[in-house]
Amino acid sequence: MSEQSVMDEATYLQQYDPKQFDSPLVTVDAALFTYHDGVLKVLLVERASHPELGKWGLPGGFIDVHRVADLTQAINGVIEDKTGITAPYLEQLASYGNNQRDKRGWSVTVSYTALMAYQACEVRIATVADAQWVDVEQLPEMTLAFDHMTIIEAGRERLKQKALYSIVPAYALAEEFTFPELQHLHELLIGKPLQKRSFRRRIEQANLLEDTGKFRKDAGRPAILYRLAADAEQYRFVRNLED
Ligand SMILES: Nc1ncnc2c1ncn2[C@@H]1O[C@H](COP(=O)(O)OP(=O)(O)OC[C@H]2O[C@@H](O)[C@H](O)[C@@H]2O)[C@@H](O)[C@H]1O
Repeated sequence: MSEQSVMDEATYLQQYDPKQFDSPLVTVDAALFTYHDGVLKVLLVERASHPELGKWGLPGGFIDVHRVADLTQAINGVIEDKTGITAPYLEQLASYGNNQRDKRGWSVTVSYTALMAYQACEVRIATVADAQWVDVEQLPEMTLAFDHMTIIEAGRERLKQKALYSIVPAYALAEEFTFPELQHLHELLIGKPLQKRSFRRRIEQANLLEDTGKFRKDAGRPAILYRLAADAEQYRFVRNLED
């Protein structure tokens, strides 16, 4: 029997010193998307400290073990501190860990993603120079910090699947929205134009929207304003909306 197995757990824990072992840096990052001014946008911050000073990247940060009890608290705190945004919903996207992604050392980041209705953002702390919702079309011209482009691409792929099989993209719109807005957002996420009539028919047949009785007058004819029906986000189309 080893020496460790003869001592009781309380004694073992008293002697255990996690600082004896080198451990990776652990951070969280968020890829938040919204639909605003007719385009798909992702929330970015301009870094005001090393490493990657001056580059734009996702809102992310270290886990302050004295402040938060779990990963969800960590990511929500980071988003609020760095951008002033309260994320109404978040889902875990993927974990990235290796000895390359952060120059400070072996690093693991747990990434989160969400589609959310537009909220204005603001800088709250000194480690961030600016916070902006950036049109995803501008990303190819930018060099983002760390592996944040990879995280954004994974987020977009997740959203594409949601846009193909569900009405979840409506969460990126205001509470009341028009059919053309919903279709345009689906098209941006899927990356292809969709047939107007068939898109509308599929959504109407599934009873996913409620007519608010109100209209919005844009350029053309007044468009009916809808809101999501109860539990609409649970619905999955058997055939994807591209068909
Ligand atoms: N190893 C560490 N552990 C905990 N806190 C740390 C550590 N190193 C630095 N800090 C604290 O965190 C602050 C760094 O700022 P943050 O905004 O929390 O982190 P940032 O530099 O943006 O790093 C997070 C970013 O690193 C990437 O790997 C990751 O993708 C994420 O976006 C420092 O001022 C310091 O107080």
